[in-house]
Amino acid sequence: MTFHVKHQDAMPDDLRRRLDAFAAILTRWNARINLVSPRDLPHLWDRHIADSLQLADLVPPGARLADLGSGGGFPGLIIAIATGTDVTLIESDQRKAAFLREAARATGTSVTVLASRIEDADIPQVQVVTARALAALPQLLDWASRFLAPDGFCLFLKGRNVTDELTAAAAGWHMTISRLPSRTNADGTILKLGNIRRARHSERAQG
Ligand SMILES: C[S@@+](CC[C@H](N)C(=O)[O-])C[C@H]1O[C@@H](n2cnc3c(N)ncnc32)[C@H](O)[C@@H]1O
Repeated sequence: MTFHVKHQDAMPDDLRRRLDAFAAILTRWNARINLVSPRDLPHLWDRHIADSLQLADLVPPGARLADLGSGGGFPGLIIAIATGTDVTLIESDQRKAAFLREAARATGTSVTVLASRIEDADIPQVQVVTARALAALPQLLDWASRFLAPDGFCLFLKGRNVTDELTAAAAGWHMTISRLPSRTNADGTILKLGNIRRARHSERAQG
């Protein structure tokens, strides 16, 4: 089988081999479970792998990271493959969690896979929380704030609704916001959010 995977020029051979192994196993499993849209398979590199890889440079060395709703491994498993970061992948779908374990094994990557709902997950604090294509920003912040260390930050890959989502989130949260343009998606933004605190009135509303 041929994978339509376009490689970045300066990618080390070992990383390229491991990402090829990831693409191969995802393509095999995708015949049985919906990890990515079948229409996306020919564009696996651009739409999913490279989109995830652009976060790798933003993760500080030695950080612990939790990826929420990892699905087929985007972005958390790709970051772990590229950086060796200590990553916990939280995914409630048991079959997708099985895929994540198998893909980690096949690519020689050490990760923790938690086959659990985010709401039920109990993990040590992390410095970075990532998520992509999971939920609107207020919900993501609610989930991420349970896991984040005080000096931690979130990296969320967002689409064209990012401004509306930031407006909605501002009603319940204080945070520092960096909006970085996606290198892989013309409509995409990488949101880097730090100093995340619930707004006081929102604490009262929560009881
Ligand atoms: C649309 S997919 C996105 C997957 C991946 N992040 C990506 O970008 O391709 C959302 C994933 O989040 C998982 N998910 C949704 N709600 C969840 C929850 N409350 N706890 C854990 N996983 C959840 C779903 O099973 C699904 O695999």
